[in-house]
Amino acid sequence: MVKVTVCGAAGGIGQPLSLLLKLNQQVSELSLYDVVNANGVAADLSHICSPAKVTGYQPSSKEDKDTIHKALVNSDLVVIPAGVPRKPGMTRGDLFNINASIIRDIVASIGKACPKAAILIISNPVNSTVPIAAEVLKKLGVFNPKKLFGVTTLDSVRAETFLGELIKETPSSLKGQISVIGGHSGDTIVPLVHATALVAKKVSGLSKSQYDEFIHRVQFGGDEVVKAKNGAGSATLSMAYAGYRFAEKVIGSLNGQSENSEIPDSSYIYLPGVPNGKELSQKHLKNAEFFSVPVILENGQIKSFVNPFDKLNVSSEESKLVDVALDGLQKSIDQGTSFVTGSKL
Ligand SMILES: NC(=O)C1=CN([C@@H]2O[C@H](COP(=O)(O)OP(=O)(O)OC[C@H]3O[C@@H](n4cnc5c(N)ncnc54)[C@H](O)[C@@H]3O)[C@@H](O)[C@H]2O)C=CC1
Ligand SMILES: O=C([O-])CC(=O)C(=O)O
Repeated sequence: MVKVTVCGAAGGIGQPLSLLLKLNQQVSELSLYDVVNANGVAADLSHICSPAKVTGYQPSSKEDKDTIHKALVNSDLVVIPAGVPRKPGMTRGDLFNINASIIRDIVASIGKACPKAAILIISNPVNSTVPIAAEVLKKLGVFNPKKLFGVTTLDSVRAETFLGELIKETPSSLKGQISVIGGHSGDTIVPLVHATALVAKKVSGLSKSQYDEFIHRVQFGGDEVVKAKNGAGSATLSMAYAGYRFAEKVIGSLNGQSENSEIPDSSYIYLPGVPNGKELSQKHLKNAEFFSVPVILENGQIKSFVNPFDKLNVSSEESKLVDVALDGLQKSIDQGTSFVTGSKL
């Protein structure tokens, strides 16, 4: 019996993600919150013959905080794709001005209505919205770092797809064989492809320009979609798949299922709050507090993570990418954290 709430459920990501969640047999209650059209999406999905009871929640005004509270109460998992997407010419950082306060307010409601829920943040810029969420929960005195996840799965999905095309392997065979760490924006995204001997050997057969092009495509894959949609938004369907892929793991872990991949999907997490995270951060990450690493889940929270520097054969080239990523990440983390200081919750 798992209750899942989607905040931003009527959007480009929210709708297909809610559909996938509705199909999950382990979800007993699906609560759909959005400032527009939540009732319509809920009515539509509620006709699907799967167990989840679907309810829509739409606030009556900007001041209405009761509706989101009702949507959230008793949630085990809250997934947040609320906020604005990019248009051509924008960076994810350009979304900060609008999305920062949306995330702050939604997470404050979660902290009050269902402080024990696992929280998956999709809204960009993830590198800053997750620090915002952490800071809000700290301020409310309910922060559990093991239950706060920045969703970076789309980077892994892209890495599997693009590498599969290059080395002529089915992308699905690369799931759990490669890893993407760092953040979720441009050169903060660091694909690691030397973890298993089999894939490392195939990658060694690529030319330098093929390898560089692969790294660039994973780092800037989001731009390809923004450009192709030409003003109509960013990745929604691939993101719904990716968000669901991670949410399904959290739901499974709440029902006692354990991880079976050698290298599980990564998530952008608060390292000092998880076992051995502080040591990883001090030793390899210039004390960065937030970083995406492969996470192992248990009962809806982080049990442990795979230390890339111990287990994933990080090459010297990949180490350089980590250094570049850390510089960019720190600015985004600071921007997120300082946004909440002085904010009224
Ligand atoms: N983490 C990742 O890998 C990815 C993240 N994204 C991000 O996801 C976010 C959503 O993207 P789309 O679904 O394409 O946008 P969209 O504009 O289609 O949908 C966003 C939804 O959020 C709702 N919303 C706005 N303010 C809200 C609030 N205060 N409370 C509840 N709902 C609210 C809107 O009404 C809308 O239905 C964007 O910030 C985008 O950049 C997009 C792709 C990948
Ligand atoms: O590019 C964007 O703005 C949306 C996103 O995060 C992605 O597709 O990876």
